[in-house]
Amino acid sequence: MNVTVFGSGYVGLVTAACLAEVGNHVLCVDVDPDKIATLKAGHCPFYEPGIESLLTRNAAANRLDFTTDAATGVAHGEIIFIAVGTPPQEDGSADLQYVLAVARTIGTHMSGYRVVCTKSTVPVGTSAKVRKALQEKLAERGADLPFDVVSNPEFLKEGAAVEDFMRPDRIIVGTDGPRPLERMRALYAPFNRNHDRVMAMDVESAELTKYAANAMLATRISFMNELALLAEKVGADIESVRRGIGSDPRIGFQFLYAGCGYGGSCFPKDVKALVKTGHEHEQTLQVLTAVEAANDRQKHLLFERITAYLGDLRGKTVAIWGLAFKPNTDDMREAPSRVLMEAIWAAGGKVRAFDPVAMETTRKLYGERPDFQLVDAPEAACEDADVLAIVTEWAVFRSPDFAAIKKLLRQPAIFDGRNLYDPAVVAAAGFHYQSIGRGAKAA
Ligand SMILES: NC(=O)c1ccc[n+]([C@@H]2O[C@H](COP(=O)([O-])OP(=O)(O)OC[C@H]3O[C@@H](n4cnc5c(N)ncnc54)[C@H](O)[C@@H]3O)[C@@H](O)[C@H]2O)c1
Ligand SMILES: O=c1ccn([C@@H]2O[C@H](COP(=O)(O)OP(=O)(O)O[C@H]3O[C@H](CO)[C@@H](O)[C@H](O)[C@H]3O)[C@@H](O)[C@H]2O)c(=O)[nH]1
Repeated sequence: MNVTVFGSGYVGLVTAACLAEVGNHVLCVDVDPDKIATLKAGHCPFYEPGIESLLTRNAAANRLDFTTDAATGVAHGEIIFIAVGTPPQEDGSADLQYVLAVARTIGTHMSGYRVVCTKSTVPVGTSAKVRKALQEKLAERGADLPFDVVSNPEFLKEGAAVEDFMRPDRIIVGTDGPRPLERMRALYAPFNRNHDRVMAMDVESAELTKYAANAMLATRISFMNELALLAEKVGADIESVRRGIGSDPRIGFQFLYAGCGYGGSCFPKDVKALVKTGHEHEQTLQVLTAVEAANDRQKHLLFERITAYLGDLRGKTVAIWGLAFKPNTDDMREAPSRVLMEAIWAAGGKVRAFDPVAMETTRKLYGERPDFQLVDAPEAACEDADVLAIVTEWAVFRSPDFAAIKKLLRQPAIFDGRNLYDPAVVAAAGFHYQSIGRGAKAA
C-alpha cells in the first residue's frame, strides 16, 4: 500500500519505518528541512533504539523516502497519517494548528479518494475539525472528492517505540464507515500476531480512549507518589507496598513506581488537555486535577530535599545523574531534571550533570552558562560536587562504586529520585541516602 506520513517526529518516523518494514511504500513529509536532510543522509534526528537500522534498511529498499514537498506527499499516499505535534497551549488545551494545517494541505492537493488518519493525540471533536478544514479547501478549489477521516491514536512509549509499534496491545481505529475501516484493517493485518488487534469504534470513543489511557497511567503514578510520601511519614517502604499491591492481578505491577514525578511529551500535556476538555463540557475532572497537582509537587521534591540538607545553595554544586525524562531516550520534554536544575540555578547553585544520550538535547536547551557543566561520565559529575541527585534510572547508574563516589563528593549524600539502591547498602557505605517513599530506612 502507498502511505504518507505527515510529521517526522517520534511517532511519525516510527510509524513510517514500521509500515515500510512490512512492505508498504511510505513517504514521510516534514516542514523542517534540516530534519528531512538528516533523514535523507541516513540518520535519525533523535535517539530511539532500533529506529536507525529500520530507516536505512527500508530507504535502501526504496520503501521509505523523505520530503518537504507536501503536494508529492498528498499525491503518494492512499492512506495519509497526520502525526504532527499537538503541544499544550497556555490554558492547557491541545494546540491543533499543525494538525489542521496538514488537513488543509491535503484538501489543497488531493486529486482522488484518501483515508486521512489522525495519529496525533487530539481532543474529542478534532476529527470533525479535520474533516471541515479539508472540505473547506476542496470547496475553495471547486473540487468534490471523496475522503474519510479516521482516528488511529498511537500508544507507543519512547525508548521502546519500535517494539511497541511492531507488537501492539491493541490498534484503535475510530471510523464512521466500513470503507476506511477495511483499508485500516488491511494496513494493520501484519501487526495482528495471533489475533486481530484492531478495535473498531466510533471516532469520538477512539479519540477519548487515547487520553483515558494516558490519564489512567498518570493517575497510577501520582497515586503511588502520594502514597510514597505517606509511607515515609509512617515508616513504611513504598517498594514493599508496590510489590504487595501489584501481585493482585486487578492492579498489576506496571506503572506503580514512585519517583520524582512523571515527565515526557505526553502525560503532562494529555492530563492537562483532558482536564480542559472536561471544563469545556462543564464536567470537572477532579481526580485528574489532583493527579496533575501531585505531579507538580513531586517534581520539586528533590530540590526541597537537597536545600533542606545543604541550606543556602549559593557556592554549592549538585551532581545530577540522568537528564532525559526516562531512560533510553534523548527527549527532555517536561523532564523532572529540568525542574530540579532550574530551581538550583534560581537558588544560586551550580549543576554538573551526566546523561548517556540526552546531553546534546540539554546543550541545545540551555546553551553555555557559568553555573552548568555537562561531563562525560557519571563519576566526573561528582567531582567537586557537594551532593548527588539521581533523576533518571539509566542502567549505567544501577551499580556504582560507592566508595569512589564518596571520595569525590564534598558531602556524602545521595538524593535518589528513582529508588535505584537498597537503602541499607548505601547507608552502610557511609552516605546520607534519601530515596522516595522509603523514609524509614533512609540514613
Ligand atoms: N512521543 C510519543 O511518545 C508519542 C506517543 C503517542 C502519541 N504521541 C502524539 O503524537 C503526536 C506527535 O508527537 P511526536 O512526539 O512525534 O512529535 P514531534 O514534535 O517529535 O514531531 C512532530 C513533527 O511534525 C512536524 N510538523 C509540524 N507541522 C507539520 C506540517 N504541517 N507538515 C509536516 N510536518 C509537520 C514537525 O516539524 C516535527 O518534526 C503528538 O500529538 C503526541 O501527543 C506522541
Ligand atoms: O511507574 C512509573 C512509570 C513511569 N513513570 C514516569 O512516567 C513518565 C512517562 O513514562 P512512559 O509512559 O514510559 O513514557 P512515554 O514515552 O511518555 O509514554 C507514555 O505516553 C505516550 C504518548 O502518549 C503513550 O503513547 C504511551 O503509551 C505512554 O506510556 C516518565 O517520566 C517515567 O519516568 C513513573 O514515574 N513511574
